[in-house]
Amino acid sequence: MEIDSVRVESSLWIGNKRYRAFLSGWYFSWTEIDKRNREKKTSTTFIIVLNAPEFQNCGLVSVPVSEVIGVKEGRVEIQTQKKVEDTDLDFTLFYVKRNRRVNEHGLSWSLGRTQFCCPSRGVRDQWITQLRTALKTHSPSRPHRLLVFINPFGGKKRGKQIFHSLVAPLFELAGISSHVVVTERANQARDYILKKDLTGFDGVICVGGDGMFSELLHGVIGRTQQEAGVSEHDPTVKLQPCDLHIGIIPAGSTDCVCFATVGINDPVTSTLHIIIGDSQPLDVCSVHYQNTLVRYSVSMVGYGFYGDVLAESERHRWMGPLRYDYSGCMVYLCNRSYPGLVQYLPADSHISSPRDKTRCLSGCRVCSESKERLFPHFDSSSSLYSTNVSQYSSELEGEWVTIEGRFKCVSLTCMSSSCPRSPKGLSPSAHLADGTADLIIVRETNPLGFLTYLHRHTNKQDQFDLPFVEVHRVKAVRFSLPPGEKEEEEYEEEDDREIQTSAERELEDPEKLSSSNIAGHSQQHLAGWKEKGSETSRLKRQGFVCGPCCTKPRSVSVWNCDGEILPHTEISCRVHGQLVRLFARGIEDSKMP
Ligand SMILES: CCCCCCCCCCCCC/C=C/[C@@H](O)[C@H](CO)NC(=O)CCCCCCCCCCCCCCC
Ligand SMILES: Nc1ncnc2c1ncn2[C@@H]1O[C@H](COP(=O)(O)OP(=O)(O)OP(=O)(O)O)[C@@H](O)[C@H]1O
Ligand SMILES: [Ca+2]
Repeated sequence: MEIDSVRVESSLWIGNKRYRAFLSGWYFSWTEIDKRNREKKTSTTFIIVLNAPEFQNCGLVSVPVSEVIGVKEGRVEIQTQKKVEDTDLDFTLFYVKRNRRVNEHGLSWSLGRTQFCCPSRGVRDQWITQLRTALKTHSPSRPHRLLVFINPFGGKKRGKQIFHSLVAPLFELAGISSHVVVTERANQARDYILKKDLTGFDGVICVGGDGMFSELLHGVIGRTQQEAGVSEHDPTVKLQPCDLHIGIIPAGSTDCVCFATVGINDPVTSTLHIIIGDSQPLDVCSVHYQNTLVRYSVSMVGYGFYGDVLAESERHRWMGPLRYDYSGCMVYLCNRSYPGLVQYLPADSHISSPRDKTRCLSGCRVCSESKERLFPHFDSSSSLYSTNVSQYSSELEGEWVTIEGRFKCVSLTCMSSSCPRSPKGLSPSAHLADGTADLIIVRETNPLGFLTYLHRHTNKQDQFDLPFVEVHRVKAVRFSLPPGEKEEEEYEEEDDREIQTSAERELEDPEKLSSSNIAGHSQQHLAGWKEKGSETSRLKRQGFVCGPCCTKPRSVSVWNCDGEILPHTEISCRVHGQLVRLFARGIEDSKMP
């Protein structure tokens, strides 16, 4: 029987109402047909009709097969999955249910459930078989086995509870098996992905915040390049796109990557996207220091204000997610600005612009058209990226533009970087997968001007429509200090022990040193930090620093790379279009019913 060319149809009961249900191609639908005969369960037949006419009844419910989570025999409860009543006539359908939109941004999903009663056991068994077959045929990219990393200390420390109470029961219902690793140290998830046998896994999942996501990102990209024999250090090389999908169950402080790719931070919504095998490509920015890879970023690489906020917030980790707001206020009050030289390679302005007032939504045209431009040799029949092409990227051709001055902040973001603090994000019209990033330059201004800029992240006003702000869509960026402020002359604050933590953590673990490029840099830099301490004290005594919260010399800030402080100031960044893929589909259009 060809499921694509046939239609499966029968009468079914939901409660005491009779419905006609039909499975036709991509949809399973049911519609009430016999309102007068509600109380009378007449015997019905199970028929398969070729090209049967559409029912005209109102009240049609249609579930795309791709959004069916599972079909179970009997009457089954949602959470406990307990069979309440196991009759020979019943089956329960679980599917994605879109909840009523509470704001214009995200749309939360929950598990929908309908219990059907069939006229006979034979009909029930045929429905279950047909629905399960349709599921296999129409949803071939669903994961079967997942590797899950839980950070027990992320965000409000609820990672384990969120996984076991909300995620695991849904995976079980959908027939997904998972291997769970509760992390015991930072970078454990990254190292696991880099080194262990991943055969049989269809994806890696993190239960945590942006820091945990970043570990998976580094693991997946690093592993893919190792296997493809590509050097991650060379900023001009074309990196190999990663096949292993990444899923995020939000349980951190900011969860910006989840918010910007799903539209809401909700563990159940994210779990359902994972189960149905949604796939969202994502641009990744590689950050280099003197031709060596420092880190990857998908969200924000920020100097000045955002770097200072992160450095300050590390001293107040005990405050939990609130530390960013507290540190934000403190750093704002310091009113610092920094000199620098920013160079960028503009993206093609005919394709899109950061000020075109569009939004990258699910099925975004700009992102899908970018795929052909980014991968002209992609073979869609085999889903393979041809290896028979130049190792070097033609994306880096073009004229560089230079901007010099004093800046409140310089931010580069591959995506909107929307988060609950700023629902439209750092760059509301940025695209998730167009191969470009937005460079936002906020020049030195008065405190009120900067507050206006920050405040516009939280309302509908255009944060780029200010005389001291400029935004450019770019493919690559370089940052350097003015002569006299060069990297060697950088002075870090003596209280920057917290900033060193990730570097030091790595140095304490010799196993990681061999596996981590980041650690290699950290070792060099840490030596530098130690020498610089006494010089910093001198600067403080001379009054180069401005107060209790701000013990850093004013001339140099730090880079915040997706929530991690970078150990270098003079960096170069390059965007790699659609390098990784997430179990997500972008933000669903708010105009959808
Ligand atoms: C008047 C209200 C102003 C509200 C301004 C809100 C601006 C919010 C912009 C959010 C940008 C998020 C970018 C995403 C970065 C993530 O990859 C990264 C990893 O999780 N998060 C952080 O680095 C964590 C960075 C967190 C930065 C939070 C900044 C909070 C600033 C608060 C300033 C208050 C000034 C009040 C003056 C009286
Ligand atoms: N068991 C562990 N012990 C200590 N640190 C860990 C552990 N597991 C993961 N980490 C590290 O904790 C950092 C923060 O974790 P996560 O992102 O999950 O939470 P968070 O509260 O949102 O933090 P952030 O706001 O820094 O992103 C990550 O960078 C990760 O490397
Ligand atoms: Ca982008």
